[in-house]
Amino acid sequence: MILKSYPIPRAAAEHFCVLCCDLVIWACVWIALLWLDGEGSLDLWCLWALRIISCVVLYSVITLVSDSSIQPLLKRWVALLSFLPPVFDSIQTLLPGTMRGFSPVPDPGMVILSTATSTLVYMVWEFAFPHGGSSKGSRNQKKDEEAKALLMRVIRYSRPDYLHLGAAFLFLSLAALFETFIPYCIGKVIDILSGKYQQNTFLWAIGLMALCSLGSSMFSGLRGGMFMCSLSRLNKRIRHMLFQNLMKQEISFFEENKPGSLTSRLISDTDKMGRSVAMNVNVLLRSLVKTCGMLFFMLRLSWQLTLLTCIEMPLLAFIQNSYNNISQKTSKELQDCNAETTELASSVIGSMKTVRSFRTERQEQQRYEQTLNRKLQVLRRKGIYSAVHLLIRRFITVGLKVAMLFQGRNLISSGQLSSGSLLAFVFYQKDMVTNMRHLLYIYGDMLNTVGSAVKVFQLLDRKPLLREAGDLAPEKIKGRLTFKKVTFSYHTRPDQKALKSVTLELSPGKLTALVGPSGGGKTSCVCLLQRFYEPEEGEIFLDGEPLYHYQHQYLHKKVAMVSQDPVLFSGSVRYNIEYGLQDCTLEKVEAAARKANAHNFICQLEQGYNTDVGECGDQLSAGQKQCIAIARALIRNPQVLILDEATSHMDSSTQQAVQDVLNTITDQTVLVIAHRLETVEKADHIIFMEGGEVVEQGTHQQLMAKEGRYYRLKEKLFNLETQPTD
Ligand SMILES: Nc1ncnc2c1ncn2[C@@H]1O[C@H](COP(=O)(O)OP(=O)(O)OP(=O)(O)O)[C@@H](O)[C@H]1O
Repeated sequence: MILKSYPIPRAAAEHFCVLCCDLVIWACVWIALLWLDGEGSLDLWCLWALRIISCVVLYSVITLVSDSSIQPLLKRWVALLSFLPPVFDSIQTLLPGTMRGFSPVPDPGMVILSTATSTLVYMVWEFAFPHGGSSKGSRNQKKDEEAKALLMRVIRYSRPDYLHLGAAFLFLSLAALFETFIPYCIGKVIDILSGKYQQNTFLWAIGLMALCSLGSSMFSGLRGGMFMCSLSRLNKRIRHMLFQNLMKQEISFFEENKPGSLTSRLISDTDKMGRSVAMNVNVLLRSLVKTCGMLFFMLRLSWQLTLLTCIEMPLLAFIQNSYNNISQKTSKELQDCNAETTELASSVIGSMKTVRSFRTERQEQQRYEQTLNRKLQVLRRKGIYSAVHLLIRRFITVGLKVAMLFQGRNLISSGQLSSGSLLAFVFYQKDMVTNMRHLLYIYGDMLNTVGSAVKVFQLLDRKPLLREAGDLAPEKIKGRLTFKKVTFSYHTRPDQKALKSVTLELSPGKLTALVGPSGGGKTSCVCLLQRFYEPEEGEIFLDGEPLYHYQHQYLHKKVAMVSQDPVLFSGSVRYNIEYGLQDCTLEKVEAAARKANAHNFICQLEQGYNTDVGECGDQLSAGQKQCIAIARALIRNPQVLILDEATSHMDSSTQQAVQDVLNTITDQTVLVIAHRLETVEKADHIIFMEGGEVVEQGTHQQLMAKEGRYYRLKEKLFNLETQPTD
C-alpha cells in the first residue's frame, strides 16, 4: 500500500497541485479558444483530444516531479480526472435533445463530482490492486526507479541555475509556439492567393508569418544560449564537488583506481552526464510543447485527418519494436560469427609453425571459409529483415498519406476544408511524426543515458575509509613518535602483512635510521606516520596522543617527509619550495634552499627562483629534484623530519652537505631510511626491520658487537662495493 509508507499531508498537497495544474490547462485552452474564434466552445472530438493532451502533460509532470512511490496513485487520479468530463459529455450527447458544443471550463459542480468520484474509485482500486504486489517488482523496475532517482538528482543539482533554466524553458516554449504557428500562416497565405486577392489581408498574413519565423529563430537562439550557460554552470559545480571529494579520499583509493579512469570520470563522464540530461530534457520539452500546439491546430483544421495521423504512430511503434527484437537477435549472431572468425584467424596465424609442420593449411583455409560463409548468411538475413521493415514502414506511411489526401480532397469538395488548410495540415503531419517519435523514445533514452551519472555519483558519494582527523593542534610539540604493536597490510594485498606487530620509538632531538633488506616494511612505517593509511591493529602516538587526534593540516606541517622520488609540480622553483604555504618571503625560500644545498644550482638557472621546473619537474635532474624537495620540507621547520632515501640521487659532495645540515639538528626528530653506511653509522639509534618486523635495534657499535642480522647483512644493506652512492 502506497499511502502507508507516504506522509498523508504530502500526498494531499501533491494531489492538490495536480488539480491546480489541470485547472490551469483548462484555462489556457479556454483563453486560446476565445482568442482564435471568439466563442470558447469545442466539439466533442476536440474535447476528447484536449483531455488526452492534458493527461499526457500531467503524466509527464508527475513523472518528472513527484516521488516514484506515489506516482501510480497520482496517475490513476489524473486518468480519472482527465476522462470523466468527456465521458460524461459523450453520454450526454447520446441523450435526445442535447446541444453540441462543450465549454472547456467545467462548472464547479462538475469539478467536485469528478474529484469525489475519482477519489472513491481509486481508493477502491488501491485496495483491490495494491501497487507493489504485482510481478512488476522486478529488477527492471528497480533499475528504472534508480535511473529516475539519478535523473532527479541531476535536476536537483541544477537548482542554483533556476533563473537561467526558467528563462531557457520560457524561450523554449515561445520558440516552439512560434514554430507551430508557421504552417498555419502558410495555409492562410495559400488560401488568400487561391481566393480573391486582398492586399491588406495578404500583407497581414505574410507579416504574421515573418513575425513567427523571426520569433521562432530568436527564441531558439536564446533557448540554446541559456541551456548552454546552465549546462556549463552545472558541469563546473559537479566537477568542483567531485574534485573536492577526490581530494579527501585515502591513498589506497588512488592505488586501486587508475589516474586515467578518475580523470575521465572527472572530465568526460561529468560532461556526458550533464549534456545527455540537458539535451534530452531540452528535446523532450520542445517536442511536448510542439506536439500539444500542433495537435491543437490539427484538430482545429480537421479531426478526421488528425485521427488518420494518430493511427500512424502506434502502428510504426509496433513495427519498430518487432524489428528491434529481431535485429537484436541477428546482431548477437553476427557478434558470435565475428568472434569465431577472429579467434580462428588469430589462433591459426599464432601457431603457424604447428600448422606448417602438420601440413594442415588447406583444412584451416576451409575452416576459415566456413566461418565466413556463416557470417555471410547472417548478414544476408539481416539485410532482408531490414529491407522488409523499411518496406512495411514506407507502405504504411504512404498508404496513410494517400488516405489522408483522399479524405482532404473530400473535405475540400464538401467545403469543410480549404486547400491552404490542407497544405498546413500536411506540414503539421510531417513534423508530428518526428515529434511523436521523440516523445516515445526520448524518455527511455534519457533513463538509459543517465546511467553514466551512476559512475559520477558513486565517486561523489564515496566516504574516505580513513578515520576523520581530530582538532588537536598544540602550539608546541616535542616530536616523540611511538608505534605500539602496529600491524598493517595494503588494501590491494590484504593477505600479506607489510607490518607485523611493530613496536618502536623515535625520540626528539635524535637521528633514527631505519634499515633492513628490501620489502622489510621501512616505507610502510613512514606511510603510516604520514597517515596515508590506517594501521589494522595497534596505534601510532605523537607525544602520547594517537596520530588521528591531530588536525590534518597541523600534522602535515609538523611531520614533513622527503621521498626517494619526490614529485614536483609544474611551476617555478620558488612555487615548489613554498608549496602549500601562504605569504612566504623570498628570504625564507632562499634560506631553506641554502640548507638543502640547492641555492647554488638554482641561481645558475636562467631565471633563478622563477625558473619553471617543467611538467613533474622533468627539466631538473633527479638529484636537483631531491634538493628542492628537502628545501620544501625544511622551510616548514617541521618537528619530525622523515627522509626516505632522500639523498640517493645526489652526488657525494651534495649528500655530505645535506648530511652536515642534518647533523646540526638538535631538537627535531629525524628519521632516515638510507643505504649509505656513513649516514647510518652516525645515527643515534638504528632499527633493523625484516619481513615487516623489528628484528634488532641499537647503535651501530651495539649492533655490530651483537653480530646478528645487521652485522651479517651489512655488505648487502649498504652496497659497500658501490659506495659512495646511496
Ligand atoms: N602500495 C603497495 N601495495 C601493496 N603492497 C605494497 C605496497 N607498497 C609496498 N608493498 C608491500 O609491502 C611490503 C613492505 O614494503 P615496503 O615498501 O614497506 O618495504 P621497504 O622496506 O621500504 O622496501 P625498500 O627498501 O625496497 O623500499 C612489501 O612486501 C611490498 O611488496
